[in-house]
Amino acid sequence: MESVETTNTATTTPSNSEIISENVVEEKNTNETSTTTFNQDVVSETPKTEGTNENKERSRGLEAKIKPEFILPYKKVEKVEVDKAAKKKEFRNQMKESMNDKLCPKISKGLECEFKEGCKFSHDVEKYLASKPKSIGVCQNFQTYGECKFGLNCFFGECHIVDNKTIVNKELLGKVEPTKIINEVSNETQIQLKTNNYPFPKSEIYFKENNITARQFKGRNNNKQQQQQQKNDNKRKENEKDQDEQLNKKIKLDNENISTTTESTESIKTTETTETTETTETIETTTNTTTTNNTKNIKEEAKQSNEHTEIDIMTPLKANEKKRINFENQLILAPLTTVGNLPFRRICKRLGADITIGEMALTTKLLEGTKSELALLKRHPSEDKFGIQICGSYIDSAVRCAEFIENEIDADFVDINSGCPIDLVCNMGAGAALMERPKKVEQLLRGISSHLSCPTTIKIRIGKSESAPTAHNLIPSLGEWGACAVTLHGRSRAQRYSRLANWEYIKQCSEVSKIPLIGNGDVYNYQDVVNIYDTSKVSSIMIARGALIKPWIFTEIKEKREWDISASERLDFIRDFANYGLDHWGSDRIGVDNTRKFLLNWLSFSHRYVPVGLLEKVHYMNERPPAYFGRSDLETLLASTQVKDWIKITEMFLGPVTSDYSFVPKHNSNSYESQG
Ligand SMILES: Cc1cc2nc3c(=O)[nH]c(=O)nc-3n(C[C@H](O)[C@H](O)[C@H](O)COP(=O)(O)O)c2cc1C
Repeated sequence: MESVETTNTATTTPSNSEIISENVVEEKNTNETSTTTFNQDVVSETPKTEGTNENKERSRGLEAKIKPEFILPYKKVEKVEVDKAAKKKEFRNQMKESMNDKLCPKISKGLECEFKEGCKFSHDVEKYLASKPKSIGVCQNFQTYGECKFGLNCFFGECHIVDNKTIVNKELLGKVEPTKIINEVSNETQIQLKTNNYPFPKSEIYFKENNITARQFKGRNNNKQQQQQQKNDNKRKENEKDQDEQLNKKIKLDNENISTTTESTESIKTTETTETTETTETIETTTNTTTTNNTKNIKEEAKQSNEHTEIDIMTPLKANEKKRINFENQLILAPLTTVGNLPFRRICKRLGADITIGEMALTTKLLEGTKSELALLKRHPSEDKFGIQICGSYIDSAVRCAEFIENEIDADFVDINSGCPIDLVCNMGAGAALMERPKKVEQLLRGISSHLSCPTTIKIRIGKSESAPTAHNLIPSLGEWGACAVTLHGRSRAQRYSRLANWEYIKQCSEVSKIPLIGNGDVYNYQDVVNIYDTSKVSSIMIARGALIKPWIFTEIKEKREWDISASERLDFIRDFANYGLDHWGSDRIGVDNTRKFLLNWLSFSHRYVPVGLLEKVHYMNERPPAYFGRSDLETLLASTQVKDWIKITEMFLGPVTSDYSFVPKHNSNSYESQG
């Protein structure tokens, strides 16, 4: 059971319905606004902090200082119990029903369906169109490209559904090239993974060379699949040959460039990782080589260590073969399960995020070819510096996964999750649990990085407990093991968001790190960032909740200003998200439902934004506002903590929900506690 916050008093957002019906929102100053209530139970919780001056200073202001004229009288918040299991069952039933209701994709495009009566979807066009809700608005795909691939199934199909048929605009057709999403894994490859027929020749060699006992997959071959596999193998070999040639050319070119650059760059490239600020500046981020000496040392160490018996010989990493990425002075959007989806990342990119990272993907699920997991690797073309995050603890899966990524995925770096605190992940020995097993971290880093031509990074926490952080012991070795940057989230595995991230400790760790250290935790203002760079060797900043609450945080930091953004500008971002969502998940029923669900999850964070113009002083992440109203109905609506108001916002762009529609946020952001 999970509790969701609601109030028993009806909100009086007088103009919401008008806003929805007219789809036009004007900002006006009014006092007749809806009531925004905040969870007072949580507000009264007293965060404990690390004892630094800075943290003490911050923790004093637990309540955001809002100008008195905007503050509302206290309202009691009631908690409504939500039965999660019942909700899941309901969802499954809805999915089943929607399958029967859905028009066959082939028929919806006016094509023949080879399954005929045996098709699991409906073929009755008239019946389907009669029961279909009224079109929500203009179809972006049809308007832009002259056709909509969802045909009659499009919920925005008014302009392209004529006489029960979907039409194309021949004048537009073929004129605009549709945006190509990167990292769409082909059906063939998915089948190969699912049937255990995806070949991992490099991993097998690695396992043999390093005495790793890998679990062997039993291929579920049939003849057709074997032939297909053979074809793919040949294709891959050809590609590899091409790539090798290209790589050789690139290395040659790189080497030529190296010889013309400064001495320090040269020495770094031939030795190991980034050592000094001076050199990191020159070379951006270098990758790691394990020198022969190192290999020897590790072999000796490995013999002595009980935990490390699996690795006897290390495959040398090839530094010159690695792509590079600059981790100096970068604003990085954190990996965010569920909410850090592709449409949200597009918004952040537009607003100034330098680097984006996909949602955490489990190595085992990727190798099983799970569609939803593979979808987490997708990258929008606007994501020019993009990393994917993987999570797992088994060396064989990790190495195979790295080989798969190297073959199929276009990423600028691969991040290993060693910070996820949730039990499901830690009980498998992955996520934050890895921090207690440095040898395992070494094994994973070496195994993964030696299979990738892009850099490997790792995201860690300060340790298991706040009182005895251990990250500083691990950090100096990470470069040697194959990491080219480390992100440190300044909280322990056990720590919740009510306590502040320990930036004093992050700063200390940045002093001992030989690779760029990316600081993470509670960053919410440009002032935070100025202070971090002024007082530490932290090389870049990663932002999670700050971006969810106000994605324009990246603009604020870059322009060193507070942006008193208007409610209508904020609504524009929400509209953009809805459009990006429809583009990504589709404009049919499933696409609209998904877009709505993910938008609601984002709104469950973004409502926490307190407009700058309402504040008496700078607002920090851990400060919760008292109940307040905005400078317009829309501003008040955007600050509402009530799910029904968030649903209203989605209805402006995605049409009305059914009367029984309900939503439970994936992450409980209301209580200022969330996954991480
Ligand atoms: C909703 C949510 C989802 C998250 N998902 C991930 C994840 O998939 N991988 C990860 O390494 N961290 C994840 N985190 C942790 C964040 O990346 C980040 O380390 C943490 O929130 C601290 O940063 P912040 O104070 O800026 O929020 C998540 C955090 C939140 C709030």
